[in-house]
Amino acid sequence: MTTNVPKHIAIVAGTRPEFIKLAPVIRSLRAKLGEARVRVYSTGQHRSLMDQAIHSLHLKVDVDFDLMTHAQPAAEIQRRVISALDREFQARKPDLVVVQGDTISAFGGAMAGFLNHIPVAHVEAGLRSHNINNPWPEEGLRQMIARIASIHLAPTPIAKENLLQEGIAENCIHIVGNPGIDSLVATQEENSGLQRFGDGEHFHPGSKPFVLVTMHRREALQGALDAFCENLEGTVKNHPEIDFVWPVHPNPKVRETVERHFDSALPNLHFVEPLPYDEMMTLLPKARVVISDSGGMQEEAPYCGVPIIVMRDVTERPEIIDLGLGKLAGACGARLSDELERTLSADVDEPSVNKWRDIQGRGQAAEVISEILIKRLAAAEQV
Ligand SMILES: CC(=O)N[C@H]1[C@@H](OP(=O)(O)OP(=O)(O)OC[C@H]2O[C@@H](n3ccc(=O)[nH]c3=O)[C@H](O)[C@@H]2O)O[C@H](CO)[C@@H](O)[C@@H]1O
Repeated sequence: MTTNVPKHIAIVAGTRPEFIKLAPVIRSLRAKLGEARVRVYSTGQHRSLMDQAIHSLHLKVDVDFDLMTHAQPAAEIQRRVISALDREFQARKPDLVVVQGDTISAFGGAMAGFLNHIPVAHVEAGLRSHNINNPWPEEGLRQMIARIASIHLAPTPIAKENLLQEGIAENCIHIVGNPGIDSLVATQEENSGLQRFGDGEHFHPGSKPFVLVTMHRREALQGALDAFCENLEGTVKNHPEIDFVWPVHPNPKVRETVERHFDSALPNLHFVEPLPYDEMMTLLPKARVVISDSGGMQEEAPYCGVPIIVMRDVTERPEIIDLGLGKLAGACGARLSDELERTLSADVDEPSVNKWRDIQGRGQAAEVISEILIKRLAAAEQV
């Protein structure tokens, strides 16, 4: 049956990395379908960082549920995300719901779609650490989204293989690359002239090489972040010839731990506020090494030819380890010092960087994804 209501897509996100990775998909869909047929919902799960990314990416959000509360328990925010989207989907009846990654917002969008009999497309499907508690809650949320999604947009062949192992039908899986890299490429083209980074206390890269640090994972807040700070302090003191710049995540527990450890200043360790995404993408390629527990940084740093020391015990991006572009140093940073020495003394292998660029889709992922979604919408139009 064909109706007169135009078929439309609902896109749900709520955190900085989701908007970074969905922005090029939203742009491509809006260019092809028109604004009215692509409705972007923000849950507001992580207010300040999300707003910063939306601003850097010049993105228009249609509905902002603004659900963030102070010290929100995961179960409570999950309940509120599902309820808000459920009401919206019942009223508007989108024909396809798109979510990205592994956040509470992504799972909430997928669940609300599923409960309203709306097909769900999952961007970044199939990333697995194979450890349900690490990253927590993300690994569990990704696996649960895979169970209820019907279009699985896997970034890499390994991600596809993970989905096949879990019994997802092959004809529902598409290898599409990483749209986060589309954002990186576009943002770097737009902002090549930036020279200083951060609000207030800013960092201005000088003649010294510098190491870029980010840390924020929830599971690290159980004690690993304390140990990491200890290990980082020793490493920073051993390398006066290198600057270390750390944009500190706004999570109060992260800030409290960092402030407690670094109560007296080290001349070559610079703390700055979280960097706007455009500044981050301009600073990143100038870094000598990245030290981070972030998922996105594991994709972006190697793409820019910058080696990364991953402050985790496991990663869902094994390709960067296999290619020699990343090293796992443990969440506590037990191997940080050794890995940094090794990384500083080696040249980055250009063929490996090029392989990673190919795997990530070289900035073309959003076009591939939007074509798949539009075909699915057209099929719904025939019903
Ligand atoms: C390990 C893991 O499970 N990570 C998941 C997590 O994100 P992830 O761990 O990537 O989340 P982060 O908060 O680290 O965000 C990373 C993004 O923020 C940018 N940045 C970082 C610091 C800063 O000061 N300024 C700035 O712009 C980075 O360049 C990157 O693009 O949710 C994402 C969204 O579903 C998923 O894709 C990731 O798989």
